[in-house]
Amino acid sequence: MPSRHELRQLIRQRRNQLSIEQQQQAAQQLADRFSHLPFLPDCQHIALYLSNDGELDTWPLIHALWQLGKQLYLPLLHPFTPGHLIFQHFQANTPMRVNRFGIPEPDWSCPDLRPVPQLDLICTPLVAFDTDGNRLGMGGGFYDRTLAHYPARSSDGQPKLIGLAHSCQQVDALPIEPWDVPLPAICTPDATFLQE
Ligand SMILES: Nc1nc2c(c(=O)[nH]1)N(C=O)[C@@H](CNc1ccc(C(=O)N[C@@H](CCC(=O)O)C(=O)O)cc1)CN2
Ligand SMILES: Nc1ncnc2c1ncn2[C@@H]1O[C@H](COP(=O)(O)OP(=O)(O)OP(=O)(O)O)[C@@H](O)[C@H]1O
Repeated sequence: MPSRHELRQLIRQRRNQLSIEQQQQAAQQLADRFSHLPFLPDCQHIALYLSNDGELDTWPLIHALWQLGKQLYLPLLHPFTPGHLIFQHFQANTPMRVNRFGIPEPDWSCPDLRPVPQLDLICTPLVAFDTDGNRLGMGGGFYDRTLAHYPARSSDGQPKLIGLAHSCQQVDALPIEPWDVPLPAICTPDATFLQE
């Protein structure tokens, strides 16, 4: 099995080779599929992220969810607890800044923060996934640290975490580490993978 480092390089390269047309089509298809998830009507407060490095463009999904009246949140690199994320309310007019990875994030505003337990659904970026719900990220451990102490499902068993990815980010199996937080759901433009 390739190492985590090798897999990251391979899959990041693969998704960066998608054409603009393939990227646009994938983003629209994902927005449509996601909008019809059976548990979406029960989710009002949803964390997303702004795409980077060939990740599936989340903008069509963001607009679709705003249309549905959902409250959206974006991750900020935690200002006091290195390696962790916090989530802040995101609207069309939210003031933004660029973080040290070059990814735009909302300007820190305490009253607009929402603690993880009060989010109904958190969409995570990922580099590679397998159909068992295992996730390999960019290597910062941000999502693994932030989500380590929270249940991945709500009390009625619905997923509270869902990974988003291009179909080409699927691999047969991933080398797993003890701290990796598995995903009860993964959505791609072509399929939704739900764990039992
Ligand atoms: N869109 C998006 N936002 C996200 C994440 C993500 O994976 N995707 N993250 C998920 O955790 C966090 C940021 N994690 C990241 C970790 C590494 C790199 C990155 O590009 N690393 C460069 C080297 C950067 C450097 O010079 O320090 C690289 O690997 O080439 C980007 C984001 C929070 N926000
Ligand atoms: N819950 C945790 N507590 C402490 N350290 C952690 C935790 N989760 C991950 N780490 C550390 O973070 C580093 C990166 O982890 P990993 O390679 O799994 O990141 P990733 O899942 O690819 O990144 P991300 O979650 O940011 O997308 C590892 O060195 C790991 O030890």
